Amino acid sequence: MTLIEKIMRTAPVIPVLVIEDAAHARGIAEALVAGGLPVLEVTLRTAAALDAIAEMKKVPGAIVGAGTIVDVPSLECAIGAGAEFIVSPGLTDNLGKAAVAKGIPFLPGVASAGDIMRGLELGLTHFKFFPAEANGGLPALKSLIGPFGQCKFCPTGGIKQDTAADWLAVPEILCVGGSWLVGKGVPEVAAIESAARAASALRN
Ligand SMILES: O=C(O)C(=O)C[C@H](O)[C@H](O)COP(=O)(O)O
Repeated sequence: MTLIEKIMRTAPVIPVLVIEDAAHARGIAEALVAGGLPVLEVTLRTAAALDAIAEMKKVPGAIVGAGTIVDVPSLECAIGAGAEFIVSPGLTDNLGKAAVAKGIPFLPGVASAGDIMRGLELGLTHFKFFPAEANGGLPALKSLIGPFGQCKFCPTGGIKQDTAADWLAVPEILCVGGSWLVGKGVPEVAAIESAARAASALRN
């Protein structure tokens, strides 16, 4: 099993995190891990993201990756900060080749058959389906799985606790991503842990 597949099979949900203050990172990670969601995607959308990755890595059991990686410089920054896997919203040849050359587990976003074909040409078979709901939802991904049954997916974008189970019922869907677990502002760790517990019970 490849490392990215192992990561995708660790828990049914990968929380997509937008961390505004690195001082919040550790408490959020502890609550998510305690609730049964150890795979964490910290988006590089905020100035605090790289510090947040480093802080979250101190939490025992956490597997911390970087999201919103859109180019090679941000890939290098994320790896430098200790990211253990990389998620991107889309796939370019430049970014794909660089991630493959680094040997880091990589989950690039795809939204079409052409995107998947570009990934396959780079030797990639595991993809984020993004934006999952807006791009046709489950019927669209099921249609893509037809010709690309060798691929595995993590749909992300518009998925919530009450819709995740429908996606997870498809064997080629190893996990889903979503930002619903953590609200904005000062983290309410008890609420985060209970949301994580509900999400981690979706499958396993
Ligand atoms: O930032 C990135 O790299 C993205 O590709 C986008 C995120 O994965 C989605 O925005 C999460 O979707 P929601 O769960 O609907 O909030």
